[in-house]
Amino acid sequence: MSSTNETGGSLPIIDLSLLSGTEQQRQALTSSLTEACLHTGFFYIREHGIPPELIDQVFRESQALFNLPKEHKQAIHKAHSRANRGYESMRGQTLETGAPPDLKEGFYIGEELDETDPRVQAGRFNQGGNQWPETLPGFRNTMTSYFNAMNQLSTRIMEALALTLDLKPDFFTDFCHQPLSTLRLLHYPPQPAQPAPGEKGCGAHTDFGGITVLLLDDKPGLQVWDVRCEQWIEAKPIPGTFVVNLGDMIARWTNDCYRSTLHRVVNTSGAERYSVPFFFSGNPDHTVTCLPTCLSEGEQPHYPSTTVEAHLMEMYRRTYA
Ligand SMILES: O=C(O)CCC(=O)C(=O)O
Ligand SMILES: [Fe+2]
Repeated sequence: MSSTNETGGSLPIIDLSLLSGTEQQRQALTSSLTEACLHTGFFYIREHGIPPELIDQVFRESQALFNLPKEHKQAIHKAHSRANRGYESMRGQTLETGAPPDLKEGFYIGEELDETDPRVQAGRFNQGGNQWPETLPGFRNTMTSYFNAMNQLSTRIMEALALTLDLKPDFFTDFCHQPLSTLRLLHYPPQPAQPAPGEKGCGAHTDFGGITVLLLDDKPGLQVWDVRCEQWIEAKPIPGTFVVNLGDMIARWTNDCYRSTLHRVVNTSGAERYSVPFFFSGNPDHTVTCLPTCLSEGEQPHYPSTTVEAHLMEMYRRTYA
C-alpha cells in the first residue's frame, strides 16, 4: 500500500483511491487530508481516475484556443455572455488590489443550459449557454467531457472532506446535486525580464467557492501562502496529480477551521504556461450554515447562514465592484 504521507514540497500528496479502500486506508486518507485542510487548505491528489489522454487533449485544445487570431477570441468574449462564459482578454482581471492587471488570458466554460431551462429563464447567477470557438471542431466535446469528469471527481473529494469533518460520507450529496461549476482555461506568457513592480501572472487571491481542482502543465509558477511559516511556498507541478484547494465557502462552512489560503502565480519559467482550474461550488440553492462539528461549546458561528448562490454573488460583487 502506498503511504499517504508523501509530500510535494511542503504540500501533501493524497492517494484518492484510498477512499474506496479498507477502513484502515480510509482512516489514513482522513488523517492526512484533515492535516492539509487545517494547515494550508492546499494538497495534491493522485490516483484520481481521470484518463491522461483526456488531460493531454484539454491542454491541446486550450493552446489551440489561445493561438487563435485576436478577432476570433474577441468574437466570443465573455462580455457577450449573460452567464460569464467565454474569452477573458490578456490583463482583463486584477486579482490583487494595487498590483498591475494579471499577465494572463482566460476562457470560461460552465454547464451548457439552453434558453428553455428554468434556471436560465429565472435569470439565475452564472447559468446559461457557452460560447464555443467555431473553428476548433474538437474543443466543445473535449471540454464537455472534462467538465463532467471534474464534477464527478469533485463529488468524491467532497465525500473525503465529509470524513475529515466527522460527518457521514453522504453529508454533501445534496450539495453536489446540479452543481454550479466553472472550468477556466488559463494562459500565462513568461514574466517580462524587467517586470513592473508587483507584476504577476495572477495576483494574490483566495478562491470564492467550494473546492478548486487545478490542472497544471509542467511549468512552475504557483505559490501558496503558508500561514504557519509566514512565507510563500512553491506548488510545483507533479505529473499525474491535481492541486486541490479549499475556497472561501468551505472556510465559512467550517467556521474558519479549514483554510481558504492566499495563492498567486508568477511565471518565471521563461516559457508559456497553461493551467486549468475547475471551480466546484455545489448546488446554488444549498444552505451553507456553520457545521455542527466545527463549533466548540460556547463558540458562536463567525458568519450568518447563506446559500451557495448568495455567497458567490456577494464574492463577485466585492471583487468586481
Ligand atoms: O494558474 C494557476 O496555477 C492558479 C490559478 C488560480 O489560482 C485561479 O484561477 O484561481
Ligand atoms: Fe485561485
